[in-house]
Amino acid sequence: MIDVQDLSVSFGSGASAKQVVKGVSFSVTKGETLGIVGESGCGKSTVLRSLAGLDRHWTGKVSLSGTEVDKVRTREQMLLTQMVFQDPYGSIHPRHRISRILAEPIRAMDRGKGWDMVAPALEQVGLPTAFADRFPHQLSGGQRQRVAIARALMLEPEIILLDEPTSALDVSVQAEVLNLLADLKEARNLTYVLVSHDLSVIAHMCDRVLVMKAGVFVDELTKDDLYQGRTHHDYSRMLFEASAL
Ligand SMILES: Nc1ncnc2c1ncn2[C@@H]1O[C@H](COP(=O)(O)OP(=O)(O)OP(=O)(O)O)[C@@H](O)[C@H]1O
Repeated sequence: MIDVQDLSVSFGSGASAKQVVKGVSFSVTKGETLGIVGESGCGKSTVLRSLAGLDRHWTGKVSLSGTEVDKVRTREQMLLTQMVFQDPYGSIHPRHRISRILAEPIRAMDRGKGWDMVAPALEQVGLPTAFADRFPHQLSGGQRQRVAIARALMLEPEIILLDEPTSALDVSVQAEVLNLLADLKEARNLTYVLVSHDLSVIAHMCDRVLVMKAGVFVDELTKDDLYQGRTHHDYSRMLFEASAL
């Protein structure tokens, strides 16, 4: 579903140029959840943003669903991926009603008005349909993230890119949102790439994990490795010991 070869991302130019991602290659099969972990600033979000088409500073080869994509995506290619961000309050419009927030992607793609899809979209993320008339500030953080997930699903993407989707939420609702994501993946045969600094989130969700350090992947761990606490690199061992998984 995703194939990335020699992806590099640099910001700035000339003497101030900074290479943030340094020639990484990886692939993700359909239905898989790939995790990316690593310390703050190592380049995890930059990899996701390049996959999402939000960042155009990259070089290399990116293929999504068997098609090589360019920095500027065609309409069909844009429909393949959606991103869910850490902060649901920042990623949904604060002064629009939930109905408009959910219908917007449909309208933006000229796929009709989208209003009739609002109620089923709320239901599939476990929210009451009456929430359609509310504003984001009238929802809890967990409910807002459910709306952000519902909006990401409106155009039926095959790939969801999750950037720290639960780290802004109360611990008590984190598991609920993760379970919702797992259920939606199962029901819709989605493919996930999940960025998190929280190894318990990664262990719960991912089939495979790439450990990133300073713009490169230094380790790759299977679900079994995660459960057995098995690592192949000192840096991943350090991460795991620090998180006391
Ligand atoms: N648009 C940009 N312009 C300049 N530098 C950027 C830009 N986006 C990211 N960076 C820099 O690239 C580096 C990697 O950022 P990135 O957000 O990918 O890290 P991260 O691993 O996701 O960290 P975090 O977990 O803190 O979000 C950081 O040093 C950041 O300051």
